[in-house]
Amino acid sequence: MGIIDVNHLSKQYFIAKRQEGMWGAVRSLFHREYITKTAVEDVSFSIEAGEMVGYIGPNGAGKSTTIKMLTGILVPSAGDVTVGGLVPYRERQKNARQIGVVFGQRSQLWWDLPTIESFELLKQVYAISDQQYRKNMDTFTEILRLDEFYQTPVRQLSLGQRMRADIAASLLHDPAILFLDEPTIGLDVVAKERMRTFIQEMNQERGITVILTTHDMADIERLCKRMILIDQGRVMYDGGLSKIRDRFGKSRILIVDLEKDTQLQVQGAELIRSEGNRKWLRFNREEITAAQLIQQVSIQADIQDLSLEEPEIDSIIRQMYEEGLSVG
Ligand SMILES: Nc1ncnc2c1ncn2[C@@H]1O[C@H](COP(=O)(O)OP(=O)(O)OP(=O)(O)O)[C@@H](O)[C@H]1O
Repeated sequence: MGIIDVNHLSKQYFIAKRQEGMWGAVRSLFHREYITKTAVEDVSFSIEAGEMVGYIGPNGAGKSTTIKMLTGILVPSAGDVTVGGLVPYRERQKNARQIGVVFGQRSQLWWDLPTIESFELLKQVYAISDQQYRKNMDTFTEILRLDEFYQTPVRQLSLGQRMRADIAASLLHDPAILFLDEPTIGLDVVAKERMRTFIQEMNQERGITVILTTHDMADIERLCKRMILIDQGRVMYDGGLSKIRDRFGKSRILIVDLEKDTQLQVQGAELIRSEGNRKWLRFNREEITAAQLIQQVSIQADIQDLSLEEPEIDSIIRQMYEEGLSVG
């Protein structure tokens, strides 16, 4: 048993069908027709305490619906879910004590209050002891520099500041599990990196189990050993990043700096970019080795420098979606 166990979980939404015209509207007062939309279908996974897992998929894949069932907001249509031994929708309050949730798109803080007052309110809501509150506030303030905007109303915070405040707020009551939904969305490079470092520290030092939903593959590459990929409500892949890279990331890019600009004629590779003496050659490592390619180039020109690039995980995933491939 993991800290989170999901077994054959499904969720259907029933959407009221609109009837045409006035008579249709009247008729639907008495007789409503519904369309069924399956958002999550037969999803199973288990997450161990202390893991950090990326839960990813394209828009509408069913990520938020899954997270809402894990947090107890939604009741599953079928299947089982337990979080820290609790059934979330049955014990929503108790579950709330053991989880923290951050939605990148909207704040959970009180919009009009100075930021510090939101923290004080949360202290009351969760009945956090003075000692625990002080300890956490000191730590979070030091790492996230919350004191820069203690007195600023949440509505006036920059996005980066708001995210720092939100993640600190979600951890105030020392939850064992943290759900992060797009925690770096819209942040600049520096703020993204700062957020990632903080998440990593909380996972490593406090052993918090983290489930991270993101469209930013750099978040996953930087933070998660494991990812669960879903599409159209179903799990397409559950495992390490390296396995996906091995299976789908067959292309490599050889970058060569030639002594002088030369028109290369290479077999088994495609020239995808050329900037003066520097050339980018894409090849399939199952068809030709880097050594064979370098040999071909070196016959035609003097190589001054070279490097090999691995494909980025997001280009691999895009390819998986485009080709509709499923990994066992
Ligand atoms: N309240 C709802 N009523 C009806 N259908 C819904 C509702 N919420 C979501 N859906 C539908 O269920 C499917 C899954 O949606 P969900 O929000 O879980 O996807 P997601 O993976 O979180 O997408 P995104 O990355 O865009 O946030 C979508 O087709 C969506 O339109």
